[in-house]
Amino acid sequence: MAELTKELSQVKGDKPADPGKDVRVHPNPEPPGKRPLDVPTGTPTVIVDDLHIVYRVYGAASDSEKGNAVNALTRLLKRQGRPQMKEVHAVKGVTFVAYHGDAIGIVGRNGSGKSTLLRAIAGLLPPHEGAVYTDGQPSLLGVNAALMRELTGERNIVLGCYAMGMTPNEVKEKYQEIVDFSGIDEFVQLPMSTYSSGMGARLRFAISSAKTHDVLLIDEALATGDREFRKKSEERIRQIRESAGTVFLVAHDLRVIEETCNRVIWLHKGKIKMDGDPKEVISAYNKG
Ligand SMILES: Nc1ncnc2c1ncn2[C@@H]1O[C@H](COP(=O)(O)OP(=O)(O)OP(=O)(O)O)[C@@H](O)[C@H]1O
Repeated sequence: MAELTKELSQVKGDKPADPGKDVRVHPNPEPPGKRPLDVPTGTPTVIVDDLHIVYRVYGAASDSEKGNAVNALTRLLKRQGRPQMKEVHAVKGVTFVAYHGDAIGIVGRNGSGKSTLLRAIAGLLPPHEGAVYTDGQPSLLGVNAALMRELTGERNIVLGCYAMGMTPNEVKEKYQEIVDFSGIDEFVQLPMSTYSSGMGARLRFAISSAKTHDVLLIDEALATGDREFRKKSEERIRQIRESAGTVFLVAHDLRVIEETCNRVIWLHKGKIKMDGDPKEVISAYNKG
């Protein structure tokens, strides 16, 4: 594992991975050709090693410290500062390895740390402890292609593609495909502020998935589309996997996860409760 982690780029971390640590590895893939899509190719793309993410909320006061005149005066007399910082330990020692060709669904109740984990893999949140190593650039859907409400769909497509590193020729080639995939039709000429939330989400997905990603992180984007769009998105995710990318998908709709993913991680209160076959994990999650 130590050699493996050395080869991959470390996204962020206070301390390097402990080579002696027992890192959970997804079961060894079968030989290629047996189950081409359900089996990853065996090369790790993301290693999450004993990851802890802590949010610091400044000025967060407990009920007894809440801002009223009496409390403010008491603090003044006791020469105390503002109410103290509060820490939210959102991800607590998560460890796993993702491979080329993996589509990993992340399930868990509200507040279990799913979005936080995706943001940490994308390198947007620094680990408090532990580390994330990635092979290639992870792209978090909707952030890397941050769209601007006051600009038309057309301008957003062009800017979003440039933001993902496409050349002007690639943008020209992809433009119509993105419009068609998103299904926003003539709305492409209007500012995004006139779009429904579903239309906005579809356009974001169409832009972000127009490029081949090494690691694509999708947070709930498919939930807003209708049935037809969901089918198209699932097909697009299959293509990304076929081109040996890795997809992470957070969705509350467990059907989407079961139909799209070859592996599911169940997060509970910031920790991995289960990691494995989608049917088994979802069945346990539904019971638990
Ligand atoms: N910016 C933030 N500042 C402070 N605490 C946060 C912040 N974002 C999330 N949290 C807290 O971190 C924990 C995990 O939140 P997170 O959004 O990752 O959960 P989730 O599983 O994605 O939830 P949901 O299913 O509701 O989207 C929660 O306790 C949440 O309140």
